[in-house]
This record gives sequence, C-alpha cells and structure tokens, in this order.
Amino acid sequence: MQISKLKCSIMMGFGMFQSTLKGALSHISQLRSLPKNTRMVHNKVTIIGSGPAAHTAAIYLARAEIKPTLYEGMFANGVAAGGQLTTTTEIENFPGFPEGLTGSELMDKMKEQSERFGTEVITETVAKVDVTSRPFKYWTEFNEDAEPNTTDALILATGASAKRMNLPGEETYWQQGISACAVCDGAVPIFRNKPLAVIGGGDSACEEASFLTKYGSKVYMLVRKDHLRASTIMQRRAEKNEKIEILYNTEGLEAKGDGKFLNALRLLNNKTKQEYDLPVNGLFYAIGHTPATSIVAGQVDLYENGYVKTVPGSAITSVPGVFAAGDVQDSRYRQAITSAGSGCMAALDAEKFLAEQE
Ligand SMILES: Cc1cc2nc3c(=O)[nH]c(=O)nc-3n(C[C@H](O)[C@H](O)[C@H](O)COP(=O)(O)OP(=O)(O)OC[C@H]3O[C@@H](n4cnc5c(N)ncnc54)[C@H](O)[C@@H]3O)c2cc1C
Repeated sequence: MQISKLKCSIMMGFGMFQSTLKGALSHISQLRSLPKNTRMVHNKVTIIGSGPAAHTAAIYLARAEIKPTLYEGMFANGVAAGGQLTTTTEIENFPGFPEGLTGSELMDKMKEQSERFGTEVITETVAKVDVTSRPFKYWTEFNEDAEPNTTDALILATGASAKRMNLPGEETYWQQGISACAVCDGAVPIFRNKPLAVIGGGDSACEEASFLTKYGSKVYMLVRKDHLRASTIMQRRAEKNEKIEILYNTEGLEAKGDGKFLNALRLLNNKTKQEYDLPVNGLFYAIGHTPATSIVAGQVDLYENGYVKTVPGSAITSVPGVFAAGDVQDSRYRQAITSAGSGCMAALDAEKFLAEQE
C-alpha cells in the first residue's frame, strides 16, 4: 500500500510537472508564431477543438480523404491544445492502454494519428464564426478584422471546462487531492479508504458522492444551502447511504495540506458562522461545467445550460452542415471515450452531408 501510494505520488507529481512544463513550452512556441494567418482559406471541413472528439473526427475524415483542417486553439478557454486531458495525470480508463498513460501522452498520440492521415492542425483559436449562410465563415484570433476563411462543413468540438471555486490552496492541491471528476479520479490510490468531500448540492453531486463511497472511507457532501437541489430520488439515495454525511449550510474556505497532498478543508457554517477544519484527503467539485459555445451562441440551438443541441443519436445540430461532438454537446457522460465516439459520429455525419451536396 505504502509503495503503491508513493508510486502514485511520484507519478502524479511528475505528470503535473510534465504537463505544466509542456503547456508553458507550447504556449511560448505558439506565441512566437503570432500573428500567422493573413491568407484567407477555404476548407471542406473545419474542426474547432483539440480533445478526443476533435482528433477522432479528424482521423475519420482524413482517412476518408477529406483533408480536414483542425484548429487546436491557443489556450482557448484557458485550456491547452489537447484539451481537458492535458490537465490530468494518469488515464486508466481509455481502452487500449492497459498500463495507463498520462493525459498529455494520450492526446499527443491522437494528434500524431490525425496528422499521419493528412489532417492540417493549426495552432490558432477560432474567435468568430458565421454559420448563417454557406459556405460558413470563420475568423481566427488576432485576425477578426481580416477577410474570413470559409468552410463547407464545421465540426464544433470545443469541449467544456469544470467550474472551480478557486479556493486558497486549490492550485497547490489540484490533482494532488482536488479534482473535478469523480469517475475519472475516484479510483486513484490516494483516495482509497480515506475521508473525501464533494462540493455541490445537485444531481451530479449526489451521483459523485455515491460513486466515491466505493473508494473512500466516508464521503462528506458540502452543501451551501439548507437543502439539496437534486431530484428527490437522488437525494434519497444520498441520504440513505451510510457512508455519506451531508453537511448543510457549509462553505469551503481553504484547501489545506502538507504542501504535497490535500489533507483538510477549512469550512464555514454559514448559519452559526463557525469555522473549522474537516480532515479529508480528497475534494471533488460537482458544481457544474461551462461548455465552450460562445462562438455559436445565437446561431446554433443551445440548451438552457449552454450545451449544443444535437439530434439524438447523431452529431447533427440545428444548422445543416454544423456538427457538434464531445463535451460541448454532452452534459451527462463527459468522458474521453464518449467524446471520441461522438467525434466519429460527427465525421460520418459531415461526410454524408458533403456527399449529399455534390
Ligand atoms: C481533471 C480531469 C480529469 C479527467 N480524467 C478523465 C479520465 O481519466 N478519463 C476520461 O475518460 N475522461 C477524463 N476527463 C474528461 C475528459 O477530459 C473530457 O471528457 C474530454 O477531454 C472531452 O473531450 P472533448 O474532445 O469534448 O474536448 P476538450 O478535451 O474539452 O477539449 C476541447 C479543446 O478545444 C479547444 N477550444 C475551445 N474553443 C476553441 C476555439 N474557439 N478555437 C480553437 N480551439 C478551441 C480547447 O482549448 C480545448 O483544448 C477528465 C477531465 C478533467 C477535467
């Protein structure tokens, strides 16, 4: 147990260092190439995004000899090219990698596979799109006033980002005890048989807390209000679970630890105004995600929570020729493998759309 814990710490620490360094280096090299796009281009298919959805779509389209152009972004929405997986360490649930690999390694492999079949990957952020008429128009960051580029079909794979609370100490213990994905990180050895906390009071928080009881010795749900927002069935499930304790009127104030790993939370009871430390080795945020849909808002139908609406079982959006894949259209599963699956769907839908236009 001790050895596996140590191994995990080293891997997590090294992984974080690697991804931070990599992000910084890639940012510097990206900045060096600025501004780059002064020539207007026309593409058959343009993919916006660089996570598993974007690269899977690219692999399928490139293999179908529709040379796609993929804009991987330049820290678009604060996420490095490669997407959310570049912010994590070990990925143990992506099929095909029985030993696990880091998020950055997985994304590097996907990018390599996209390029191998002829995808053009451009390290720029798409700042603006106009999908009101075809061919669609788009502009990249720093080129918003230039002539637009055009495309016959567009795949949105811009992802989403987990909301964070930015508590003092959060940066230090991010991925060293703090996570925003219980399904992704719950099984990591540092959380096994340890007290854990989930912040949030909705369905996801109840679901994540229940899920974490498989691993933690106890799971505290920290709820700001005096009641849960979750559906009745989810509330009952959480309330009945002997390993879950719901702390109402409770707010997080600070993430504390030994400099390496989280070991406590400073909390406030907003009713009694009492502050105290709760010993926990894991903190999971379940306070929602923000889909990266601002560039299409008002042009493509979105749900109230901002996610792109797609025709069930497809990547088809309300605008013919615009397809959406990955977390940007999925508020439910939000996994690398489901994103990759929907990237495949978007590519096949786009291919069919183009064939029908010929
Ligand atoms: C900490 C953490 C750990 C996780 N661990 C796992 C795990 O172990 N297993 C698992 O299956 N899932 C995991 N996930 C979830 C997984 O990362 C996501 O489900 C998946 O990455 C979503 O892929 P995506 O292709 O939709 O887009 P994202 O990965 O969200 O990538 C979208 C990319 O598009 C870019 N972009 C956005 N807007 C623009 C624009 N206008 N122009 C150009 N580029 C743009 C962004 O910068 C980003 O790089 C984890 C998530 C997090 C946050």
